[in-house]
Amino acid sequence: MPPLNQEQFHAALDALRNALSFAAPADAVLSRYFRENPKLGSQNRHFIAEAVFGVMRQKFALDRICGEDNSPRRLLLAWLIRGGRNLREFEPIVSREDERAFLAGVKAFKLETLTLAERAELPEWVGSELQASGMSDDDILSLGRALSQPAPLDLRVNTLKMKREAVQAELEALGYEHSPTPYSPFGLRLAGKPAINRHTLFTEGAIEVQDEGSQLLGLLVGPKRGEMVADFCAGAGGKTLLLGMLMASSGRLYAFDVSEKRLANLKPRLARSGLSNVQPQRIESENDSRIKRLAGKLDRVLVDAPCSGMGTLRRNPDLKFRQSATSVDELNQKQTAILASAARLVKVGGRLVYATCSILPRENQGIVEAFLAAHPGFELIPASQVLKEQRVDLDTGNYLQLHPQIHGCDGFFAAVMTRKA
Ligand SMILES: C[S@@+](CC[C@H](N)C(=O)[O-])C[C@H]1O[C@@H](n2cnc3c(N)ncnc32)[C@H](O)[C@@H]1O
Repeated sequence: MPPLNQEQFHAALDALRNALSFAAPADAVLSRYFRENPKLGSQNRHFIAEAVFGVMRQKFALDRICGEDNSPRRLLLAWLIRGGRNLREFEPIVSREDERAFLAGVKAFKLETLTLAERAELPEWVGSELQASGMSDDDILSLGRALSQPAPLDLRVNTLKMKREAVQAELEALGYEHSPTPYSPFGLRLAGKPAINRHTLFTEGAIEVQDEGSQLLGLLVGPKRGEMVADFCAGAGGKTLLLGMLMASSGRLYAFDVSEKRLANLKPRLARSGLSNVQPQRIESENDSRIKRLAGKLDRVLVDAPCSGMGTLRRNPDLKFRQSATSVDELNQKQTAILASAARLVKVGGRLVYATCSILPRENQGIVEAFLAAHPGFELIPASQVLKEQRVDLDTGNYLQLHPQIHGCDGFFAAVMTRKA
């Protein structure tokens, strides 16, 4: 570990203060901080990013460890000393006796005194919901701890432009450490965080950044050439691009979303991808008249629903502090309404897939079970069966349920349904 210095510490503290106001997501706060401080060297930037994300990831435990004074400075000091530094290393930044005593106290703190949720680095309400769903304390701990680790960088190869092996050869030549993803046939996992978006592989559309869980979702939707498909909550189009690729740029793929801004972010990605079968359309709501016109006509509909994002804490640790049991109540209402509306598009014999990047049962099977009870024309197809048909060796039962401590990707959920009448 490089020695601590004042300049670095104070810069990290500045950025951390901004991030802890939760006015914007932590990665946006950092990008702005780096833009406003262009003279920071790469080592300093690295330290600042590690510190901001590190404190966010461990903030529940750090808050308890710090006690009454959990100011950004104290949190940062506590994070540094819990990270394995010794007291002497703090001489350049700590001169007051009370802070030295604080550091010694933090070092000696016994983690066993924390609650289960604090040890798992999850909000209490998340811990309680997981416990109520029957998850064991050990499983909650290992899930929470895995969600508190930094995520690797997963890429999806756009096989319409290049084969996975050819991309691997280029990455090899660049000296990037990588391996094929364990389950997705078009995924690659990179160690570290190389600036891959500056490389021609990215700018020319041969790769996209996409977590492996999302890649598997495309296989669950399983669109075929020439089909009529809708990505109902397309956002910036991560899944749309994948579905378009699986359709070999044929048929018609509607990319709906209520957010103009998100759909605008799809445009450059679409241009890079080379796809010509995608129709982005902003809708007013899930009941937009354009939706009604397509009722009963589509082969496949994906609902990648707005959710708490609790499965993506490795990348967005600040979501722990932005979401609450009440915000999930509101999301539940949206999820129910969107799924019911999107279902109307599916033709008899067609497929409906509901997905979230959440680990909370009430955003996942809770929504699907209620939908199936209210819509007897639909039935569940076991996700394990669909994955087997797609030659993916992964069986998580009726639903696709991915957890970082088991599968190495973000927390993720998907259910596949078919319309029989
Ligand atoms: C989980 S994100 C989708 C991410 C996207 N599928 C991707 O792969 O990048 C959920 C999206 O649902 C959109 N959304 C929210 N309410 C909606 C509604 N009523 N109808 C359609 N989309 C909606 C949000 O704007 C957001 O882009």
